[in-house]
Amino acid sequence: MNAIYLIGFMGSGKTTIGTELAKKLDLPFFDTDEEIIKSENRPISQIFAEDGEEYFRQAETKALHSLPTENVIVSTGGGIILNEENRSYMKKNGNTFFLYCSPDKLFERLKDDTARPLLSGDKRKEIESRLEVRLPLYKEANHIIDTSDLSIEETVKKITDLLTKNEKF
Ligand SMILES: Nc1ncnc2c1ncn2[C@@H]1O[C@H](COP(=O)(O)OP(=O)(O)OP(=O)(O)O)[C@@H](O)[C@H]1O
Ligand SMILES: O=C(O)C1=C[C@@H](O)[C@@H](O)[C@H](O)C1
Ligand SMILES: [Mg+2]
Repeated sequence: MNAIYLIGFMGSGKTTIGTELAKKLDLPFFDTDEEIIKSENRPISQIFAEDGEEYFRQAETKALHSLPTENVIVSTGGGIILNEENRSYMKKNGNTFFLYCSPDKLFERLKDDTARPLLSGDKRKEIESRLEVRLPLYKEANHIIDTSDLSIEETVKKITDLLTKNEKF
């Protein structure tokens, strides 16, 4: 099976859902953010503070390209789709699932979070404005799932249902 890539905004549940999906399908799980943290040996907030976003984006592209493209679940960082090369790489090598989540729900989930450097100002505004810019890019995915009112288990089930119907599976 081609890789399954989970894409979506910060807090949409890519890491949470990817972990559960991998358990359910008994497949290895990778997360591009975790790959970067491991190879840089420092947290994402520190990478942004010390080397800036552009450096992080390069590390992110490298991490994506270093992962297996068969029989894996890959959760990505929220901004991975900003790079056109990353979008076409995921399309070519796998099946992309966009986990949509409404700005209100995102805010609810992220209001106390301090690990995401791009949300360090007015969180609600940051979520709304960045989501608006990114939506068309996320929507290039093979599948779009509105997770706003779904539990973690329900989202995992939606993905497995779509996979069984999908010819790439
Ligand atoms: N129904 C739900 N689906 C997914 N996550 C949920 C749900 N309800 C609450 N959460 C919580 O929302 C948070 C989602 O965060 P998660 O780290 O999985 O997002 P992410 O998409 O990986 O973000 P990032 O792009 O920053 O890596 C978790 O703390 C999770 O427990
Ligand atoms: O949406 C984004 O741009 C980001 C999302 C996170 O997963 C991390 O990759 C980082 O905090 C940047
Ligand atoms: Mg994540």
